[in-house]
Amino acid sequence: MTDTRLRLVILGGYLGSGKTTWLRHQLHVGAFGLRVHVVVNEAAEVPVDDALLAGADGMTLLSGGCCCCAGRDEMIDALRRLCDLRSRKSAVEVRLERIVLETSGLADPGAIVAAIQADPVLVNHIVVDETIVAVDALHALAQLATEPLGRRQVEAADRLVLTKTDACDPAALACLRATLAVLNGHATVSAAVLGEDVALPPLPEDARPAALIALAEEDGRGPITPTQVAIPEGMDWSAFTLWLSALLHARGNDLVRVKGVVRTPAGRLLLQTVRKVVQSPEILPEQGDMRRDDVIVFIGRGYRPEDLGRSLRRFLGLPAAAPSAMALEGSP
Ligand SMILES: Nc1nc2c(ncn2[C@@H]2O[C@H](COP(=O)(O)OP(=O)(O)OP(=O)(O)O)[C@@H](O)[C@H]2O)c(=O)[nH]1
Repeated sequence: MTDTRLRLVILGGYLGSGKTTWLRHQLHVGAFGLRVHVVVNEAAEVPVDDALLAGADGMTLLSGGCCCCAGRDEMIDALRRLCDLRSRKSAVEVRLERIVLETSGLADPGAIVAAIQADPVLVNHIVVDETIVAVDALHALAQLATEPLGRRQVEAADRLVLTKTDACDPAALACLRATLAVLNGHATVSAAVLGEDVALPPLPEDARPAALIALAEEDGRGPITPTQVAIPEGMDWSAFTLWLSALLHARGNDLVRVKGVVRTPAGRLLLQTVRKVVQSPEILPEQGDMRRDDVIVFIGRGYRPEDLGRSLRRFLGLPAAAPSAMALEGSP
């Protein structure tokens, strides 16, 4: 008998690894079919990814908690609702065929699969088709060396999509591929540039994996958490850019990810960085939920959340008014 359960694809990968960019393109070219619903989970309460993911049949946003831990119940509820909607449709109606769940960059996809399989309702209605993990060719070797989560994400994958290969040195790419083969020899490996599939060259025979030492789950550095900073009204943009560059220069290794949609004289600007790499500006259309504009989310560790907003205001010569930065509740 054919399995009529709803298919679920889990798309994971470390903070800023290129999940949304990849998914955006794959939806555009119809890689997941037409009747696909996207569920986006972001660690921060001020999400950005939903503004980018047009092209799906529908979208559910789960923000403010990672769905492998703090946001697990919310994810289960959302998936149950989608199953319920689907089962109420008759066989002749257009029924949802697939869900793609883009996890937050702090999620362990393995824990999500386990949660779905342990749910007495979902297990009868959903089958996990594939776990795809985006691997940032520029930063993955450094992440795998120090972050247990990065390793768990790779280990959980059925398919590894190497992103940013356009910006990566060939020798480092070969070393990364050899390292991934050690961590997860079962996953298929492909590459994509800005979401579009590209061919990988044959792996050089002399490619050697990086030596990965065993990592303790708790190494005293504390958890990676999101902090939101409200942009002061009428802010001087050149001063802000200067402040951000200085911050990334000094703390780019602690500050894993920065993103937000900000209003500038040129329009709504998508601002994002991954470690010290700043994306060239992208102007977003004047549509969608714009209530979250002008709040930037900083995701990292090793600083006090309140210091970010304070430092920005001081740099801009503004009084240290009401607290403009706070640690987000429910963050993993
Ligand atoms: N050069 C280059 N940059 C890329 C590529 N894919 C993604 N990026 C950039 O990497 C940054 C992060 O990409 P996203 O797609 O937002 O990453 P993400 O994994 O969804 O991020 P989080 O949801 O915050 O974890 C953006 O600035 C992208 O433009 C690529 O193939 N090449």
